[in-house]
Amino acid sequence: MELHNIFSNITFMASFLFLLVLLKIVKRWSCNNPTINSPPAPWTLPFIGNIHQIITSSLPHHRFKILADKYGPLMLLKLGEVPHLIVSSPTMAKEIMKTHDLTFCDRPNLLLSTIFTYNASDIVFSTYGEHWKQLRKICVEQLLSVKRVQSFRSVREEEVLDLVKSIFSSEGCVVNLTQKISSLTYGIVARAAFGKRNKHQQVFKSAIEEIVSLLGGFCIVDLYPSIKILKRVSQVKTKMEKLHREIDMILQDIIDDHRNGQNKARKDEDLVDALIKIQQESDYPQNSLTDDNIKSIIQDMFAAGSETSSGIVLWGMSEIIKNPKVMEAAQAEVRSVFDRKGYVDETELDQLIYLNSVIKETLRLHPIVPLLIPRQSREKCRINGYDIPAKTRVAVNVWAIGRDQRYWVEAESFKPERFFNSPIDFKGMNFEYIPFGAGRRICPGIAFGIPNIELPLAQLLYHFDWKLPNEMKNEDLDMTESFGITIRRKNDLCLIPATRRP
Ligand code: HEM
Repeated sequence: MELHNIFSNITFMASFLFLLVLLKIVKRWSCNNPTINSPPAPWTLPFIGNIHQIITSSLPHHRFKILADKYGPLMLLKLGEVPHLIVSSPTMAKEIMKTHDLTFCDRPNLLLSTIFTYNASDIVFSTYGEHWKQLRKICVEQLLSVKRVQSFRSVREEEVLDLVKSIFSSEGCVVNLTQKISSLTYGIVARAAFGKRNKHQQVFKSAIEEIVSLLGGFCIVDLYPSIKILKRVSQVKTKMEKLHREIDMILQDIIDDHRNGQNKARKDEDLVDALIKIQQESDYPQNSLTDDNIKSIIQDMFAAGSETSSGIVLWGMSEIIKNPKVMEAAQAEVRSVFDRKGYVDETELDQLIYLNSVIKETLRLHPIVPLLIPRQSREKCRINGYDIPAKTRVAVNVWAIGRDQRYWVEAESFKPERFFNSPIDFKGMNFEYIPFGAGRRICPGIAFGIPNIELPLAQLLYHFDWKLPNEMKNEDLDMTESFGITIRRKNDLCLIPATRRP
C-alpha cells in the first residue's frame, strides 16, 4: 500500500514536471515567433523584468530618458508582469496620441486610483467608454468652459490680491513662496468648486496632496496583478482607503450643504451647484449622475487642477530668479502694461507677450506631469513595424521630448524668446511640445489653469523685486525635482521681496 502511494506520487511529480517543461517550450516558441516583432528593450531578469533598471536614485522620467537614448524612442519595458511602452520622441508620441489615439485612450485599472476615484468612475482614471464620454462632455461644456472660467475672475483676483497683501506685510523677510502659492491655487479651486472656503479646508487639502503623492509611484500590486495576496496585505492600500473615507465625508457634507441652500456666499453658480443641477435635470435615469460621480469629479478638479498650476508658478519664479535678464524683461513688460492703472487685473493679461512666453518655456523644461497620466492599449496594434500587445501600459516622456536637442536649440537653456512668433502651442497639435497631453485624453483644464498661472506671476513681478536669502547667487538656486505623478520642487522656494509698486 505504502509502495503504491510512493509510486503514484512519483508518477504525479513526473507528469507535473513534464507539463512545466512543455509549457516553457510553448512559451519560448511563442516568444521566438518570427511574426511578433517587439520594440527594443533592455535585458530582463526573471520575475522582476526591468524593475532593477528603473529603481535607481534618479527619477523615473530621467531614467527612462537614459534608457531611451540607448534603446530608442519606442521601448518596451517589463515591470513585474506588466508590459510598459515608453514613448520618447514627437513622432512616436504622434503615433500613440493621434494615429492610434483610439487604441491608446484607455487608462489602466490601478489599485490606488480605483480606491480614490470611486472605482475609477471619475474623468481622469475612467476607462474609455460611454461613462467617460458623458463626464468629459460635462467637464468641457459646463465645468471648464471659457464662460465658466470667466465667471471665476473675481475669485482669482481676490485670492491673488490677498497673496500680495500677505507678501507686503513680510517686506524684507524670507517668504516661503511654495506654501503661499500652493494655498493660493488651492483657495481658487476651492472657491470655484464650493463657492466659499470650507471648514474642513486644511484636512481636505492635506489629504488631496497625500493622494497625489501616493499616485506617483509604481505600486507593487499593480506590477503583479496575478498575485492577489499582495492586494490584501498592501499597507499603501489601507492608507489610501483611510484618506478616501475622510475626503468622502467632507465632500458629502459639502454636497448636502449645497442641496439645503446653505451656500449662498456667491451669486454665481459654483461647480457643485452646476453638478447638482445636471443631476436633477437629467431626463434619463440611467445617465443621471450619482453623488459618487459628483464627488469623483470634484476630486479630479482638485487633484488635477491645483497642484499643477501652483507647480508651474513656482518653476516659473525659479527660472526667473535664476535668469536675471528674464526677470528684468518680464518686470519691464508687466509694469509698462499696468502702470497706467496702478494695479494688475485680468483685463490686460493678453498684452503680456513676454510673460506668456516665460510660461510656455517653463512648461517645456518643467512639464508638470512628466510622463502624462498612464494610458493603456485597448487592443493589440502595430507601431513603426513593432507589435504592441493589448493591455500594454503607456508612458509618454514629455519631459525628455521637451529637452531633445534634435527639436530644440540649446534645449537645456531657459529662453522664452524661442516662442516669439512661433506657431508652436500646447494645444496638442505640436508633438514636440505636449505638456497638456494630446488626443482624446488631452487636459480639459487648460483654460481654467492658465489664468491661475498668469495672474499670480504678473502680480509677483509687478509689485515686488525678488532676491535669494543668505546672499545666495541666483545661479546657485537649487532646481532638484521631487518624485511623484507631478514634478514639484524638492525644496521649498524661499525668497526675499522688496516692494516696488505698492
Ligand atoms: C495648468 C496646468 C495643468 C497641466 C500642465 C495639466 C496637465 C495635464 C495632463 C498632462 C493630463 C493628461 C493628458 C493625457 O493623458 O494625455 C491632464 C489631464 C487632465 N487634467 Fe490637466 N493639467 C493642468 C491643469 C488642469 C486643471 C486646472 C484642471 C481642472 C480644474 C485639469 C483637469 C484635468 C482632467 C480632468 C484630466 C483628465 C482628462 C481625461 O482623462 O480625459 N487640469 N492634465
